[in-house]
Amino acid sequence: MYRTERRQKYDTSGFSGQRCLLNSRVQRTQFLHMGRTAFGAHDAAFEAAKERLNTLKEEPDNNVKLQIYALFKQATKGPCNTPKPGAFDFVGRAKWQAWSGLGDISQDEAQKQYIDIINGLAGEESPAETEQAGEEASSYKEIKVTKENKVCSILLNRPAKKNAITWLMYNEIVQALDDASKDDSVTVAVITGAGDYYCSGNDLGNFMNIDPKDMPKMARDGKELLRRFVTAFIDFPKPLIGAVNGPAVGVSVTVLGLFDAVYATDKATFHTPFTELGQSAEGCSSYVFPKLMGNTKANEMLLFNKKLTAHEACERGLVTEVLPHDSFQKEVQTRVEYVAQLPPQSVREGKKLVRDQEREDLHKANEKECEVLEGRWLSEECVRAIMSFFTKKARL
Ligand SMILES: CCCCCC/C=C/C(=O)SCCNC(=O)CCNC(=O)[C@H](O)C(C)(C)COP(=O)(O)OP(=O)(O)OC[C@H]1O[C@@H](n2cnc3c(N)ncnc32)[C@H](O)[C@@H]1OP(=O)(O)O
Repeated sequence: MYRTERRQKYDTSGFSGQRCLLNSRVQRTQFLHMGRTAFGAHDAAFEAAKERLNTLKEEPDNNVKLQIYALFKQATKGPCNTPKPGAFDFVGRAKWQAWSGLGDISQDEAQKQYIDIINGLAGEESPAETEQAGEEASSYKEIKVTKENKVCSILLNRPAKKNAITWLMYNEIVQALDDASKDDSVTVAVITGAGDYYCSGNDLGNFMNIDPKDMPKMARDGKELLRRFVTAFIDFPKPLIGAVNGPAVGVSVTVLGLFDAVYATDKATFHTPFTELGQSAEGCSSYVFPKLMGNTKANEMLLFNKKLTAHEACERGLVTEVLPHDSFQKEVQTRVEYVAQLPPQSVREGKKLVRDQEREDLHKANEKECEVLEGRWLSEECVRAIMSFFTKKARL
């Protein structure tokens, strides 16, 4: 049912759509050389990431190459300071657009995103960064978990895929939250995304290449996995903070209603395109969102697919505070460090008082949502919507 040829990754015919291909040998050499000549970049992790760039087993796709190029320029030169290339200089124009698209994010922030993307592509952490990260580097594949100064940081780490959540990543997040809840050295957990996205929600590839006769089993397994995933957020006993560093989609938005604080950069957006995908609400949002923002505002998101800006999400109570993009990491760090040093038992008992008021209702909502979704995933509407996502990609 979901059989569809994954589109040809990138054609090499040259400029296509908004994607520009660094497809000549010269351009590729320039691209790789660029990684070696940062000007004044001092951060060891940045240096390590530059070195890693040249050891990647698989060349990144063009979108990611442009992102790496832009972040490198921003990290070493600051905001784009060159004139826009001429209309026929396709490659120069695409690179200029990628760089100028970063606006005025700080060199530090650009360095951090550069490191995250490259280490995400390399699939492991640079030794320098592991050291810097503190006591424990993650032993996970699609998230990065570090614990330092009582803070457990969970980084969604598939930047090349906008941190879309695979079956494996669902399980890893459940595992990381369970581990953080039992670790007495941890008093607060934070979830954020690598690269320019917070998370693009469920990986639509989860439903691909499944034999029609196995679909009912896929739907049953997906229902059970989703139920466990959302339960982990409902029952997490310590403060859980979301650091929404960029656009958030689908289930990564709905579970935010189960967090204790959500900080968003002013570049973040919040989108739950469920009915466009032939699907339905999850993450307890069918219960939490009407309580947070009223029925009509909740329906605007969950039924009518309205994408919210960070400020709109804050006005509706889904986001605690919107912070400037270029100081986002620092600002969130200050807030998290304050929470981390509070008397942990007092904080946990305070959280339990609030959560116990509606814990039962949340579990009921979760069960109901998972049941409905099991049926949705087998529906023609859902199949068609997911197929068209990948078919559209194939056309680009
Ligand atoms: C246990 C099961 C539980 C299921 C729970 C129910 C959950 C429901 C949801 O979460 S519904 C929401 C699902 N998410 C989406 O519909 C988003 C789909 N993605 C997009 O619309 C776009 O990718 C984008 C707007 C997020 C970003 O667009 P753009 O900036 O143009 O980047 P690209 O599209 O080129 O993305 C780069 C790269 O990543 C791949 N990708 C991005 N998001 C997803 C995704 N959700 N699933 C699979 N793949 C994704 C995209 O295909 C590109 O890959 P490529 O380079 O083409 O190989």
